[in-house]
Amino acid sequence: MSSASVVGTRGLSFAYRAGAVPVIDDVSLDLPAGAVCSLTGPSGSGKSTLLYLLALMLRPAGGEVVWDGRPASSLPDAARSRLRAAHVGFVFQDALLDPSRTVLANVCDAALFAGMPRATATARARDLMGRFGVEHRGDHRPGEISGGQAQRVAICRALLTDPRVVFADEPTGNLDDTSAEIVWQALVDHAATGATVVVATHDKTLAARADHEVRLTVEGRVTTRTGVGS
Ligand SMILES: Nc1ncnc2c1ncn2[C@@H]1O[C@H](COP(=O)(O)OP(=O)(O)OP(=O)(O)O)[C@@H](O)[C@H]1O
Repeated sequence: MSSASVVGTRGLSFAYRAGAVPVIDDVSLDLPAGAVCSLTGPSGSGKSTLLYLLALMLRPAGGEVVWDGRPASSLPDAARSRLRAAHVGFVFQDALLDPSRTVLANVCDAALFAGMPRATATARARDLMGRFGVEHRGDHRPGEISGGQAQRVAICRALLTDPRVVFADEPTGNLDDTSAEIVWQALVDHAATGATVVVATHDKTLAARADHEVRLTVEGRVTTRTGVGS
């Protein structure tokens, strides 16, 4: 993958129902690699939807998501799944852990599916879980940990494969200030390795610290800002 721009959109449009007002309307943007981009906008403006489209989990109604300058959203399902497994870490808004699996299994499962050897996945998972203060919860089920711990487990899962692109939907929403700072710094550090990191957030202070900002309007359009982050 090139380091200039990994993921972008060209005239992207999406509606949840055919004929409905589009949630995303003719959006073209490039997400730079090696930087953190915040995705902001009012509630319901389509931040989660845009993340799902960029991560190839939804198919656009019009336009295209491009990966490394090549069409990605119009690829067959199997090819899109392969791209996702190989290159994407996704932190869902409500963590979305599998309640039937242990915390450690939740962190490792996607990496194992992507072909990482179990010993490597387990060692990396334990390392990350230590960094995020949830190492003692590995044998627990998601129902036995707090919302903030679940969010940190979801971050561990997203970073386990060292993905080229990380999409994080309100990753600090459930966290106290100290944990939020640890998560933010981890995302900044991950971007510094050359990855593309996109963080949907309502937190204006956090958004202002990002290198770039994509702001969605309720009409499903975007404005962008490039600044100096921290
Ligand atoms: N599965 C769905 N089916 C139909 N409409 C949906 C679905 N998911 C979201 N929407 C609608 O799409 C619009 C965008 O929702 P989305 O969750 O992307 O916004 P958001 O900016 O992430 O919101 P928030 O900040 O509240 O999380 C909203 O009007 C929402 O009601």
